[in-house]
Amino acid sequence: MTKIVLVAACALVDADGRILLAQRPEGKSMAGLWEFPGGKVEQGERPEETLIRELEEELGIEVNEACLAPLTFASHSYEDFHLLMPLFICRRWNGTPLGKEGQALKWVRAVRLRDYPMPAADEPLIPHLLDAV
Ligand SMILES: Nc1nc2c([nH]c(=O)n2[C@H]2C[C@H](O)[C@@H](COP(=O)(O)OP(=O)(O)OP(=O)(O)O)O2)c(=O)[nH]1
Repeated sequence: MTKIVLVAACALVDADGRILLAQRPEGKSMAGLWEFPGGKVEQGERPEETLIRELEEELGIEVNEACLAPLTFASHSYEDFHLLMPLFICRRWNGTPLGKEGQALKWVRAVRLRDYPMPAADEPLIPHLLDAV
């Protein structure tokens, strides 16, 4: 039976319309690929709560739930699980994003997103970002 993994992710967009990508660190699955910050939705959490928690843990920024807007979602079968990943967009936060877990960060224009190798689930999200920013 397919295991569905629910992950909440966020496109942080700065004042110049650039999007923040984070590089998955060595030792994790899909190491080296560039992803939207976020993580697995834990038991009892809403996706918005997951993001507020993950953005603080991973990047050290504070996000208000009212600033998280649903954009689209990914539904993608990997070999050992099916990923269901709502993607939110956020243009306002407090603090400056830093790779608190040692991950590299990059602000990328939407038209340049394809220059950064991403997990397979993310590719269909790119046209939505091109429309949004
Ligand atoms: N945050 C995030 N995760 C993504 C994206 N695209 C994508 O396929 N994923 C996958 C990678 C992971 O399998 C999962 C997120 O898990 P995670 O980052 O919270 O936890 P993890 O690295 O410990 O996961 P894992 O090693 O157990 O696979 O979603 C994305 O754009 N952002």
